Amino acid sequence: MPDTASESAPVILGNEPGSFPHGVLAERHPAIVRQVRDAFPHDPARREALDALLASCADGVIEPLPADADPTGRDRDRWAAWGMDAYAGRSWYDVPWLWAESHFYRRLLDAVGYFGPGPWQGVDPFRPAKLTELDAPETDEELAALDGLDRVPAGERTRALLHGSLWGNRADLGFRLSDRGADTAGKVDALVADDSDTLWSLLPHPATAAAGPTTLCLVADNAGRELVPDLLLVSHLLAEGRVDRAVLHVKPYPYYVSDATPGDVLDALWRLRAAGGAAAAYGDLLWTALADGRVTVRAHPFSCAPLPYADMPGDLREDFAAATVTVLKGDLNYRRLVGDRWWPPTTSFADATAYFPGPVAALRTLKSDVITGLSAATEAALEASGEPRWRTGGTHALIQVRR
Ligand SMILES: O=P(O)(O)OC[C@@]1(O)O[C@H](CO)[C@@H](O)[C@@H]1O
Repeated sequence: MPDTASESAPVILGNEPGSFPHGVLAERHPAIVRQVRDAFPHDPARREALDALLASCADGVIEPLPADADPTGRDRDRWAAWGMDAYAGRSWYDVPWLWAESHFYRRLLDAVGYFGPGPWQGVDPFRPAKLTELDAPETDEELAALDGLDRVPAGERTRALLHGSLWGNRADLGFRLSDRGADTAGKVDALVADDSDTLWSLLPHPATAAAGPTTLCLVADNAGRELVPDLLLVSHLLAEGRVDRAVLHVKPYPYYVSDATPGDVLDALWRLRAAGGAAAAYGDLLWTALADGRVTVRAHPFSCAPLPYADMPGDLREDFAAATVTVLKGDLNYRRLVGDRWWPPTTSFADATAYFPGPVAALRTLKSDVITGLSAATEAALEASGEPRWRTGGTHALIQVRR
């Protein structure tokens, strides 16, 4: 566990009416259940289970995972190790918010029969929404824009692709469920923290590189319009020779509505290759790199754990330790990286991530209250900006790096 600062800041709970976390539990979760119920012709048993989850969201307590929670029982054991016994019987609102949210998605998968056996086994309840987004005209526009990118100087191209991946994090379907204006709300281009120079010093262009082979671990977040620019960035870094190998971490099962799974990686890759033009060239490069082993995809069970990365198991720690740099995408990964706590915003990012086994970077749009690593001047300017939702509205973004 990180020592010093992390122990002192209070863990975020969802029990304060009117707060952002409370709204997620009280409003976003029921909306997600209803969306899933409307999207599939589930049988009566599944519908009953979804209705029970809906009722539980409103006023229920956390129940232990059922005996048939997964065919092997391994996931049940994992949840026991992740705190199930301590939290069963307590209100969703009184346990750590991160834990409650994460467990909600596990219960939802149970309700729809995801872990089977039965006809719904392995059916992603969020797939209709993910595919709609991947097929949206906006995705076409974003991919077509790549055709002009070849003509801009190399440095600008690299920056554009980094920022494409960063701002792609606004494409979060769960977020949009409770914030209908999220797509159109004006983004504030000036980042609240920008350590991108440090990132590039870790991944220098080969022309200036003194060191040996580089491995990038990219811990992905959302599928669709976030994963597509993530893949473009990885492809570009491979093409430029800044990265020799990449490990893409995704979720082993559907999570937080639009989080990317291995199947979503394939959907995004096919989408790129089918787009033609420059997009297809990026896709082809990645395809080859996956086929020859320079890029690998991992779906570690801890990626869906309700815990901070400080509690990661040894094999995941080894993966990150072997990387030249690990880039974590998105808001949830940020919460898990620094700890889902009420940090003073000027808490050092380096201190909060000191436990992480190697250089680490966060690319995140701000969609929850957690924040570290701001200068006092930036914090003061944000507080004075008249925008009360700068922490949660997805309008602001950061690039933070700890070498
Ligand atoms: O990780 P992501 O996709 O950037 O964001 C996940 C998110 O939408 O979910 C949580 C609330 O449910 C918040 O942390 C955040 O707003």
